[in-house]
Order: sequence, then structure tokens, then C-alpha cells
Amino acid sequence: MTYQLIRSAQPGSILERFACAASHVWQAGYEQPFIQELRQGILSQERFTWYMIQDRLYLDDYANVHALAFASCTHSTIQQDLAHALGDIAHELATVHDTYTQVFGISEQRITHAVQSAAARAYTTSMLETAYRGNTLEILVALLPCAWVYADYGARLAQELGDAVHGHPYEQWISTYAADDFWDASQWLRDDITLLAQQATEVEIQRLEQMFVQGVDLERVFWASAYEMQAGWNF
Ligand SMILES: Cc1ncc(CN)c(N)n1
Repeated sequence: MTYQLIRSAQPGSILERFACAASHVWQAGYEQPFIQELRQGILSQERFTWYMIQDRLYLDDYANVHALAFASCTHSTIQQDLAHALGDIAHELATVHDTYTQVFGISEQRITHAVQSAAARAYTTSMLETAYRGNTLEILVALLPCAWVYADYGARLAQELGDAVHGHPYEQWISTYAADDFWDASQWLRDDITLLAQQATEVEIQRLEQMFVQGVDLERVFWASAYEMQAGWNF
């Protein structure tokens, strides 16, 4: 298991079960060309721009999932956590997206006219479906791969690159997700899942485990589709 997985998952906890169940797709995601070329600094600007645009659309839906979870949730502390998390998404947009939008000259018009790729839509549709139909625990588990996979890959990239991260073409991206701040910002999610899962049955936990594995795989596919510069539905 990788550094972030060890750091967060207490032996026997639900988080450890999730991490173990997803370990092969998690590793496959890290080894895929998008991440490895990004690490080497040779990922083309064209592919990264494609990803950035898809990610802008993704983050809109991701924010909506938080808002829907807030609306259906009856725990006031979890509602506060969700509201706070919306501020963190705004921060991610300001640090990562605004940087690359400027550096790579991605026009607002291009973003406005972009259509979600098939893979990106599959991911956000699955999260939104859970947000509309699921209970609070299910919605939080749908959000977990997003926070955890990015923190883990960011930390691994930063660790492998060492000082070479300075001046790297994707330094801002790597540093944002490798930062302790990014990891700490999702501590509420791991804590709230752990708390709510105490009331869940074994059958429910097994279903959550499957949802989590699917989410990690959708993260992998999201990058793969950006690498292929996959088109949207109305091409
Ligand atoms: C697809 C995706 N997943 C996760 C993250 C990290 N918030 C992101 N920006 N984009």
C-alpha cells in the first residue's frame, strides 16, 4: 500500500477495507500514461488542456453533489462540513485551474462550449445519481475517491520527483494535490464516513466497498479519456 493509504487507514477500519478492495485499480490509475507522462513532464499541453477543460465541467457537478448532499442531510455537523468543502472546491479552481487557464491560454469561450466526454459524463452521472437517490453515507462514499486518489497520486508524484518538482511544467498541479492542506481538507469526509458506517450492516458495507472501487476506477478512466482526448456526445 502507498504512503497515503497507510497514513489514513487504521487496521480493520472501513477505510482500510475500501483501500484494500480498490488497490489494483488504484495502482493501475497511477501507472497509466497520463499520470506517468505528467510525472516526467512530457505530457503534451494539448492533452493536459483537454483534461483541464473536462475537469472544470467535472468540478461543477462535484460541487452540485455537495449541495444535494447538504439538502438531504439531517446531521448539522455534516452539513457544515459539506458547506466548508464548497469553499475548498473554489480554492482548487483558483489555484489549479486559474493557473493553467492563464499559462496555457485556455479561453473562457472554449470552456463554455466544451461538452463532457463520455467517460467524464459516466463518472458525474453516477455521482449525481447517488446524490439524488442515496443516503448521506452513500453520497459521502461517492465523493471519497475524488479526494483520496488525488491526494495519494499528488504525494507520490512529489515524493518521486523530490527537488525536480521545482520548475516542473506541472508543478502547480502536483504541489496542490501533494500538499498537507489538500489532505487535511478531506479529513472531515473520512471521519464522517467512519462515524456513519458504525450504524451500517455488513451487507451495506460490502455495497459501499463496491461503490468505492467503482469510483476509483472512474477516476482512472477520467484521466485515460483525457489522454485520448475523448469527444463528448454531440460530436
Ligand atoms: C476528476 C477529478 N477528481 C478529483 C479531483 C480533485 N478534487 C478533480 N479535480 N477532478
